[in-house]
Amino acid sequence: MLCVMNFKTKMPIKSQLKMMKEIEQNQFQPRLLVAPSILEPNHYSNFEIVSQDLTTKARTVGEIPDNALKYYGIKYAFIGHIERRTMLKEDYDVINNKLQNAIRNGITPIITVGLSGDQPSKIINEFNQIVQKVDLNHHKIIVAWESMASDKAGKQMYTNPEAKNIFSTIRKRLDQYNGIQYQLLLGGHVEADEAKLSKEIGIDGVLIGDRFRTFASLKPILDGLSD
Ligand SMILES: O=C[C@H](O)COP(=O)(O)O
Repeated sequence: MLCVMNFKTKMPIKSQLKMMKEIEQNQFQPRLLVAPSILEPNHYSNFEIVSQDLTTKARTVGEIPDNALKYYGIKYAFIGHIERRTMLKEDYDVINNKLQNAIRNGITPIITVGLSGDQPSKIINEFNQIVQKVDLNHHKIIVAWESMASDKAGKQMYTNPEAKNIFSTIRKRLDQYNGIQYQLLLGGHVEADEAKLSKEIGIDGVLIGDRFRTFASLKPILDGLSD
């Protein structure tokens, strides 16, 4: 099972570094990926670093370059994270260009969907607008469905069968690519129960934000993903 933890800009960098050091001193079963808000060399022993973003193919300013990811040994990047779409108005064409950049540099994209609501058809439409004509055959990708309603309410706002149905629709869409390797994550105010739910519905794990700032608070999530 997989847990992706995404620190956000309101979490002080000192706390992020402290949390990463603390994680390294502990043992746990699921694979853990951590996205700090500034790039960090991918040199930790029991988790991997994720970039919160990646620039487009163009020459830009203030964005994270693909060569920086290579320099730091980082193999994963969020592409068009939901909060970049809502707060920074990043549009589908920009996200698609970033996705092309990830694919051509061998970076595994982490795509988040759910902004358009919880209806499977709307989620697939969102995914299609992000991916457009990018060839995902024989590539690796992580797709997280984030329940925006749960995020807002601070509790699970979907039924277990609804979540299962959403992921089975996403799976069907991804299965259209040949040789694709994908992992599916549940996001949107995930707590330990939702971590267990991700196992029950046969997906790969969870995406969580910066609500867990000590290893002790993260542990129930990791335990929920363990055998
Ligand atoms: O990137 C993380 C997701 O936006 C989930 O954040 P959250 O656990 O605070 O809902």
